[in-house]
Amino acid sequence: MKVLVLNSGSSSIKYQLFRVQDWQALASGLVARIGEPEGEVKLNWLDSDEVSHSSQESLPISSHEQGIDYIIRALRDSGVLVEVGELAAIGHRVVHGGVRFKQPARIDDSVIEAIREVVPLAPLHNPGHLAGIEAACSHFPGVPSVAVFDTAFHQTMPPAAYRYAIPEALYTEHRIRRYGFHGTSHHYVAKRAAELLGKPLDQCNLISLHLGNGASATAIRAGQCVDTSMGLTPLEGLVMGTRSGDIDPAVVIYLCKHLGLDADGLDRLLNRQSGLLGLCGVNDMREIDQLAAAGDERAELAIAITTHRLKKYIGAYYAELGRVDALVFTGGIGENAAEIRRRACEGLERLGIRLDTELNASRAQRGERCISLPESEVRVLVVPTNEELEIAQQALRTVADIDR
Ligand SMILES: Nc1ncnc2c1ncn2[C@@H]1O[C@H](COP(=O)(O)OP(=O)(O)O)[C@@H](O)[C@H]1O
Ligand SMILES: CC(=O)OP(=O)(O)O
Ligand SMILES: [Mg+2]
Repeated sequence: MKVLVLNSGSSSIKYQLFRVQDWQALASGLVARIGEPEGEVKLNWLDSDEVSHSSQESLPISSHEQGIDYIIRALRDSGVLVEVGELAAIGHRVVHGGVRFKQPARIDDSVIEAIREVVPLAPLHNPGHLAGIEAACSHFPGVPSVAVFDTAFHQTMPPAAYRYAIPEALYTEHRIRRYGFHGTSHHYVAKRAAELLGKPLDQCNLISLHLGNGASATAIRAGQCVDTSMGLTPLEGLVMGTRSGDIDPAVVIYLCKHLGLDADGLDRLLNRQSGLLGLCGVNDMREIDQLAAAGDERAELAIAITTHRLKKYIGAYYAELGRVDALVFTGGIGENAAEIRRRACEGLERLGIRLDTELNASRAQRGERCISLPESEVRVLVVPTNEELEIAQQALRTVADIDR
C-alpha cells in the first residue's frame, strides 16, 4: 500500500508518494504557478528497478482541481501508482488548526469547516489547503484523507507562553492567542535529534530552528513544546523570506494613521513585502549570501538582522529551558546556510554552545550531523526536515486508529 502527501499552497501543490512497507519515497513533485499562463510541473520517481528519473515541463494549470488531475496522471504514467485503490491514505499539510486540533484529523465536512473558520489566521496558507483538500476529495472519493496540522505540536505550550498581554476578552471571546506553526517539522527533527543524542525524546531539552521561507524557533522541554516564536499567525518571530517577524505593534498604528494603510495593505506589507525581501530586495538566501560576499551592504544588513534575531531567540529559550541538550538547525536555510548558523552561534560559548567552524562550513558534510566541538556542552545538530514523511506516517496511523 501507499500514502500520498499533499502540501497545497495558494498557487502550488507539492506532493510525495510513499511505499508503506519501508517508507521509501517512490515519487515527489510539484505543480507550481497555478492560475498563471506559464505553469510548471516537476516529477521525480523511482522505477521498478529503483532507478530514479525526473521530468519537468511548462504547461498552464488553471486550478487546484486540474493540478490534482495532473498529479494522478503523472503518477500513473510513471508507473508508481497504477490504481487509486493502492492508496491507504492521503495526508494533507494544514498550517492552522486553531485550538481544536491537538492530533491529526480524518477529513470530513466538520473538519473542512474548522479549517475554513481559521482562514483569517493563516491567510497565506489555509485557503490553498482547502482548495487542495476539496480537489483531492473529489478525485479520490474512496480514499481516507487526513489533515495534519502545523499547530498541533505546539498545543502543549503553557498559557504563560501562549497568551498575549492584551484584554482577556480577546482571548476568551476571539481566541486571540499564540498558536505556533511548523510543528510537524519541529516534532520530526526533535525525534531525530533524540535518536542522535542516544536518549529517549522525553528526556531531551532542545531548541529547534526551522529556517526556510517561513522560519520559527521552538523550545522543547522533555520532548514537548513549551514555547515557539510564531504567534496567532505565522508572521510573528524570526525574520523570514517576505515576513517581518517581530515588530512593535505601534508601527502598525503609525502605518494606519500616517500612511493610510488599511488591513489589506498592512497584510501585504508585513506578510509579502517585508523580511529579507523588504530589507535587500531579494528573498532567496543563496542569492543574499552571494550579494553579501560581493560587498552588497543591504544584503549584509539583512543577514545581520536575521542572525541577531535568531541569537535573541536562542538566548531566550535557553533561559526558559535552563538546560539544553542540543540546538537543532533545519529547513532550507538551517540545513544549508553555514554562515547563518555560524553567526547565530557566535559568542554563545559561555552558554556551552561551541560550534566546530570547520565542520559547520564543510561542503562534504550532508544529511544528519553534529557540527559542535566534542567539548560543547550543548550539541549543535543539523537535521534535514522531512515534513512529508512525518505527515504520511501520522496519516496512516490516524486511519488505522479509526478503523481499529
Ligand atoms: N545552499 C544554500 N545556501 C543558502 N541558503 C539556501 C541553500 N539552499 C536553500 N537555501 C534557502 O532556503 C530557503 C528555502 O527554504 P525551504 O525550507 O526550502 O523553504 P519552504 O519554506 O518554501 O519549504 C531559501 O531562502 C533558499 O535560498
Ligand atoms: C507556517 C509557515 O510559515 O509555513 P511555510 O514555511 O511553509 O511558509
Ligand atoms: Mg517548508
